[in-house]
Amino acid sequence: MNDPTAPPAIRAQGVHHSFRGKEALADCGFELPAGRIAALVGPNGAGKSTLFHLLTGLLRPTRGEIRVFGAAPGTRTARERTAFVGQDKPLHQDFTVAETLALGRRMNRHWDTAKAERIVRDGDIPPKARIGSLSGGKRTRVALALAFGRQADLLLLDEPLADLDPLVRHEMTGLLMAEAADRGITVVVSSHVLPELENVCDHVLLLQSGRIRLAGDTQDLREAYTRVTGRADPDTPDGLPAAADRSAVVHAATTGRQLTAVIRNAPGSALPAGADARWITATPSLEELLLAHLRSAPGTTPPGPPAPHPAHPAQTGAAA
Ligand SMILES: Nc1ncnc2c1ncn2[C@@H]1O[C@H](COP(=O)(O)OP(=O)(O)OP(=O)(O)O)[C@@H](O)[C@H]1O
Repeated sequence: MNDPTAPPAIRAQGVHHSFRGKEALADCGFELPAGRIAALVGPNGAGKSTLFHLLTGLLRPTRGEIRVFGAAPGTRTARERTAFVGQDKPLHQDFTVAETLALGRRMNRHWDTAKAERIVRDGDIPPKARIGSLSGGKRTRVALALAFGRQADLLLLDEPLADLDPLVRHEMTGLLMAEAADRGITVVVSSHVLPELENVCDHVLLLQSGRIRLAGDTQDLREAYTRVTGRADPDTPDGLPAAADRSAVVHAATTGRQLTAVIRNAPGSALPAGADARWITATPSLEELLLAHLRSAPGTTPPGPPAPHPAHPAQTGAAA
């Protein structure tokens, strides 16, 4: 049972980060409770890697505050509890795999040798092989072995599965879920492959143009919206009935006479306000919900997620 008085795994408040005057993160704020497996999603250039680098202390916010289990990233307390696998998997190319794991053991007080060696062995990677001679996928496996071996409480994975074949992806996501279930760790994993995240993650953070547009537990978020399909209303330009609440529509599209839309439900209801009785309605999948938000015009204010659940204070309003 998590201690309700313990700080969240991550708290970001009004975080800005600029590269040479150009803002990569702008007023980014959210809380991630401990124990969640969170998907960090967003278009290219949204600021995902920048956020990871702030969480590991590789970068500092230009403004605002970011905390990992209550500690400033980069401090010893935060570093000991955080493991990061970046997109470029920075491993020493001249080291052998065995030397790489030995370095991991020397540098980490809580190192789990058996776990790290098993992950490498299961990938048929010879301990004497040099990192520089490995394929991209095998290097990723070694990087993940190092991250899992560290026994960190917060695992930050920046597109870790991108260069893995489907079988290894499956194995690695299984490992991630087992680790999260066994040790109750918190994971933030970024990916552009939305369906891949649906079965793994129980929380989502959607970044767009450096801002958090959606944050919360996936089930709560999905149930706060409805996917509707049906005949487009010929008398309105958007195909929605004239009485529909446009401010609740995340995204709507018509193909011929067919309307498809994702709409926020009315407060306390499982359907949008003024739902047309002829609509076919369903709870959107995580992918449908995220795509609807990503497709809604940038710069507009999309409908926010539901009011925070008392047990899940991570849900923040749409900040766009
Ligand atoms: N070192 C840097 N110097 C200058 N600009 C940078 C630097 N790193 C990132 N940026 C800029 O900051 C913005 C956010 O980049 P970031 O890499 O965080 O996005 P991302 O969401 O991780 O993208 P992707 O999905 O393509 O990996 C982009 O506009 C990018 O060009």
